[in-house]
Amino acid sequence: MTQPSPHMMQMSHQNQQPALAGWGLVKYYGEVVGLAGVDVAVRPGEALAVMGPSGNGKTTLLHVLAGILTPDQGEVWLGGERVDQLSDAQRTVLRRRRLGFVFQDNQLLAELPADENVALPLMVDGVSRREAVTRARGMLAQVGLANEATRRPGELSGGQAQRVAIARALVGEPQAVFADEPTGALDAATGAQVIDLLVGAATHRGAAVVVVTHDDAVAARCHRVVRIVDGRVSDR
Ligand SMILES: Nc1ncnc2c1ncn2[C@@H]1O[C@H](COP(=O)(O)OP(=O)(O)OP(=O)(O)O)[C@@H](O)[C@H]1O
Repeated sequence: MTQPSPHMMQMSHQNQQPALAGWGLVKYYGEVVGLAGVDVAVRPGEALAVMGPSGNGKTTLLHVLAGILTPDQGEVWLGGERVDQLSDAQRTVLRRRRLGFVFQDNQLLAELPADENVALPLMVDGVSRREAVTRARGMLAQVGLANEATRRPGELSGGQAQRVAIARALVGEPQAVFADEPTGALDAATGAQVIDLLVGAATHRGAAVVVVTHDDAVAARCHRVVRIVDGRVSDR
């Protein structure tokens, strides 16, 4: 059987409750407005691109949805659970167990081979080293890096390193995956491959994906785009 396309996955999930939602999100940094009242919902298997001018709240929105920052007003829901009122310690565990992250500069540990980088979040969570590495290698094979599993980040191309980061983000079977400019350090062709891999692999598993990007080509590879201007959702 052929794999369903991300679009088909999105259609088949259309009637479900959001995998991830933020309602009435407001965030201040002192007197500076980060978010001025944002409603956003992402379905299981849906990839949402967040665009908009620099300094207008995209990263703030991603960090609030991902439990890195708490909103001053509003609610964040992951599946059927409200998560913005959890303690710092509970949100740390939630991020590790139920969310995945991909950053512009992959943030791999230079001294560890790819498979151990991917296995690390599982081991931190109590999975045995043996099982964690086995699962990590399986995940690396799924992102096309079966033969690079024992290489260190410095021995990988930028696109390969970002695929390791994607494997690390997905290995724990997260409900939502957050990516901040995941292709910002890559050339256009490599970036397109990386974003397709991220969106395809995550949504195939039913995860919600949120991608902050300045790049129209990246946004076009997601299912839906939301623009944030002055801390609000804009149709401009
Ligand atoms: N830690 C912080 N302390 C103070 N102000 C902040 C902080 N983080 C963000 N801001 C401010 O909040 C506003 C929104 O910033 P945010 O990083 O969310 O924008 P962005 O749209 O992601 O920008 P970019 O595209 O440049 O990354 C900006 O005015 C920014 O200066």
